[in-house]
Amino acid sequence: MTKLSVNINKIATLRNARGGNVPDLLKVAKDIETFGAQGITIHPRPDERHIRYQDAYDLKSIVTTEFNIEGNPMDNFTKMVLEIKPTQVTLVPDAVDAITSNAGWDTVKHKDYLKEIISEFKRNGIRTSIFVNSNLKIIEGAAETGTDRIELYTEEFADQYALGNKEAIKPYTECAILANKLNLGINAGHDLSLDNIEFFKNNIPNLLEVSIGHALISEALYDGLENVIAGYLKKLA
Ligand SMILES: CC(=O)[C@@H](O)[C@H](O)COP(=O)(O)O
Ligand SMILES: NCC(=O)COP(=O)(O)O
Repeated sequence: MTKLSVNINKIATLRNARGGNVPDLLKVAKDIETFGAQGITIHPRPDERHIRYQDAYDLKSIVTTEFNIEGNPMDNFTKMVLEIKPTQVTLVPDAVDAITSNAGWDTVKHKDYLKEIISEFKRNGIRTSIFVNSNLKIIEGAAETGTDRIELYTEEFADQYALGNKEAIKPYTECAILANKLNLGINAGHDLSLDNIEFFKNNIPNLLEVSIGHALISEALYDGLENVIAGYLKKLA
């Protein structure tokens, strides 16, 4: 079984549009868990345009499943994660003004930096994952950082799959095989959806967790959160 962690950034985007508390992010997180999702993911960004740092603290006492916080480990992010101690931190090398995540780590170039920050999180009992492109050298580099897991950056797969190019899964499968050999746990995310998730899961040996936000919340506009989450759980079983 692959766990579903729902990224609730878009709920915060909607709430922030009016400056009040509708929709109530904490209630939505609780409901998502009630509907069966096995985790909640947030990706606070430096400008707090969707998830605010305070949301991360408030969610700490609400989330009873896996709590995954994603972001670039700049000083204030690292401080927050060390105070909250979520189940997992996912390190993403985003530029401060990135619209969304658009690249994984260069684990070869940044190996020493990643090693240091990863050991700090692990010393504090937080599982680590690093966001990576599907490249074998990058997976080898990831193993040398000491991270518990990698998160495969799936935008390229999702784009190609939508165009009918199923061959696009190949580099991801090869990376997953190598990651398994190197004892790295495998997560995945970015632009995964009800359309592509089953094919992706079926081609990735030992896929532990997917974090899905943009498509899932968009699909829920038509079918409702409860039905959409049930749909993902069926495909990930
Ligand atoms: C790492 C990743 O792929 C997601 O966390 C994605 O970056 C979501 O962030 P936004 O909701 O800001 O697009
Ligand atoms: N780590 C990926 C994530 O949390 C959600 O990405 P997306 O589904 O919003 O593209």
